Parts: sequence; structure tokens; C-alpha cells
Amino acid sequence: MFGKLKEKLLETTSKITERIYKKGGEEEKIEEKIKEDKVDKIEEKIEEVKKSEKMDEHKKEKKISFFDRFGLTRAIKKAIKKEIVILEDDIEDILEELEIELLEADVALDVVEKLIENIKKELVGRKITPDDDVEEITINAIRTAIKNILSQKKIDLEEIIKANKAKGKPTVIVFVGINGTGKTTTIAKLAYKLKQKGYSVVLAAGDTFRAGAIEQLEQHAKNIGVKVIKHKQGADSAAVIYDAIQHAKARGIDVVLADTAGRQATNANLMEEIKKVVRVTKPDLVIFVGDALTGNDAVYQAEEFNRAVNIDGIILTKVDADAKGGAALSIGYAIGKPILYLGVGQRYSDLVEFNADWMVKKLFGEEEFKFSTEREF
Ligand SMILES: Nc1nc2c(ncn2[C@@H]2O[C@H](COP(=O)(O)OP(=O)(O)OP(=O)(O)O)[C@@H](O)[C@H]2O)c(=O)[nH]1
Repeated sequence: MFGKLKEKLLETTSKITERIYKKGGEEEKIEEKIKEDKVDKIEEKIEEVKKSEKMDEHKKEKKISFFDRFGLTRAIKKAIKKEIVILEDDIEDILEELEIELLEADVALDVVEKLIENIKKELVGRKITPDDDVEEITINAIRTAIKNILSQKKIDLEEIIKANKAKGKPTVIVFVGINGTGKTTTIAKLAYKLKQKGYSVVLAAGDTFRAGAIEQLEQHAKNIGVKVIKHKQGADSAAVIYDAIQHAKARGIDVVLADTAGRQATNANLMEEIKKVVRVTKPDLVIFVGDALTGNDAVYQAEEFNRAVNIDGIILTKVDADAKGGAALSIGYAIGKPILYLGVGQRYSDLVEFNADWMVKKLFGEEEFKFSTEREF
């Protein structure tokens, strides 16, 4: 996941670290630490020795220093000899390289520029002393820069559902996006997740355009055990979704998940139709479904759909197959809306909640993500 992005960010971290060592004069220091699991035992023994009357002070000191040595780890840590201040010139060439590599990893240009600006803000003018851990400083600077890009105002879907439930209203979510991004599949995955959390769900077969879309949604609904409200192919999409909402109200169903036909953001008529669907159905959320494999195209489409119907949130699909990672880093920042979930495979359970910390941990290799190649649909 995010392979190329991860590789380039970690490369940049080590290049900047090496540059700082070079500027500050590199030396090796022995760093002694008490092993975590030995701290309590040593402290107990030291207390015993301090309390014992029989032993003279000199022997007590020797005994205590023995215990100190007992649990020590010695690590050879690199450090700089003299205090330095990082200047823009020190890292300019490294950041220029990173800029090109991020663009190659499908990161949108304005996101690349913002990220470089963030890294400079974190590092340029930063004083580093011989006691500092240079690598830690560099990694934290880049992590903070990334996290800033990923932090959009979060949507708490369950909070919205519970608030509507309290008012006896269903929560209506309309899914939009271009053809083949995974809207229908993602609706099924979200229905599966919400059902697992104990919510009742009904699907609206609002993709009345593509041949087979209604049947595809019906098959998913059958697999998951939820109902679908449908009309004939070619029927008015807004009418189908409207009927699904009435059905949910009549039966006290918690959530309506509405599919719509995939459409090119450049097709003015189809964009007018989706505007009408949103105007008529007044959904609580309009969710853009983008395909991570399409990189910058997904960002462009999200911008166009956002202009047309004001997207509330994003679900990015096929992240399991995305070797680059640029779309996941760019899409939320590009339209200022949060990514709610990532599609990470072809099982109903392959929909993971997204947040900035989650992605930063993946990018810096602190957590590996296990994909499944199983298929349920
Ligand atoms: N590997 C992988 N495949 C996915 C994921 N999400 C969807 N797909 C696949 O992408 C293909 C298209 O998914 P659909 O849900 O049919 O796409 P759609 O957006 O409904 O297509 P239209 O109805 O034409 O708009 C299917 O083969 C899905 O199995 C994902 O997270 N990972």
C-alpha cells in the first residue's frame, strides 16, 4: 500500500539526516539505557541495598552500580559534534528531488507544493544540538508535514445516523463518481459494515442507466441480506431514491445507500442529472467514490463533482492495487473534504476507516496492512 510514496519519503528522510550529520560533523556516541523489563527489578534491588544496615556506604555504592550495569543496553548512536542551524540551502536540492518523485507517485501538484512548504516550515531555521536525535527530528518533521495535508474535518457517520435515528429519520447517502470506480461495490461494502454495527440498511438502485447495474446491486443485497428499492432500467434516478427514502421512513430503517450511474465529470447533461438527484433527494451526505489507480484523474474528478454537487466526503477504492499512493495523499486536500473509507479488496469486509494517523503509520512503515486476494463478488 502506497509503496512508491513510502519509499520516496523514507529516502528523503535519510538524505536530510545524512546532510545534517555532514554539516554538524558526525561522531558515534555510546548511549546506555536500562532495558525496559529490568527497570523494576533493579530498582527493587537498589532499595534493598540502601535499606541494609550491615554494609558500609562504600560497599553499598559498589553494589548499586553493579545493579545499574545489570540491565543496561549500550547502543551506538550517531550524533553531530557541534550545534548547527538548518538552512534552506542545506536541503533545497533534496526537496527538489522529492518534488519530482512525488509527482511521479501521482501526487497532485498543489499537494506537492504544500508538502514541500510544510517540510521547510518544520526544518528550516531548526537548531540541532549534539544531544538531539537527528533521525527522529527529520522523521517527525516529514510526518508532521504529511499529517497536515491529510487532516481534513472528519465526518462521524455513526454520529449522523444516531442523530437522525433520534429524530425518526433515515440517513440518506448518495454515491457519485465516474464509471467503474467501484461505487456499486462500495455501497455493498458499506451496507455490510453498517449492518455489522447493528444498523438497518436499504439500498436504492439509482444507477438506472448502465445495463446490469440494478441486477448487480440486487445480487450484492442478496449476499448481504438487505433490501433494494428499484425501478426499471431507464427510470428516473431521483424517483428511485425518493421511493427508497419513503420506504425507509415507513419502516423505520436507519440508512438509505443510493447508487447512481457512473458519469464522466465532463458530461454536462449527466452532471445536470446528478445535480437534480441531489436537489430532489436532499441526502445527508454526498459521497464521491474515486479509484486510487487513476491517480490525478481521481483528484480532477473529485474537484468537478465537488463543484457540481458539493461533495461531503470521499471513499477511495482499489487502494490494495495502488502501488503509488498519490491519490490517497492528494484527494482530500484537493477538495478540502475528508476521506471516510478506503476500499482495500474484493470482499465485503475490505472497507477500512481512514484517518491521518492511520495513513502516516502506513507511510512510515510503523504498521503493515495485510491485504486479502480473496474475492466475494
Ligand atoms: N481490488 C479492488 N477491486 C475493487 C475495489 N472496489 C471495487 N473493485 C472492483 O472494481 C470493479 C468495478 O466495481 P463496480 O462497483 O462495479 O463499479 P461502479 O462504480 O459501480 O461502476 P459503474 O456502475 O459503471 O459506475 C469491480 O470488479 C469491483 O470488484 C477495491 O477496493 N479493490
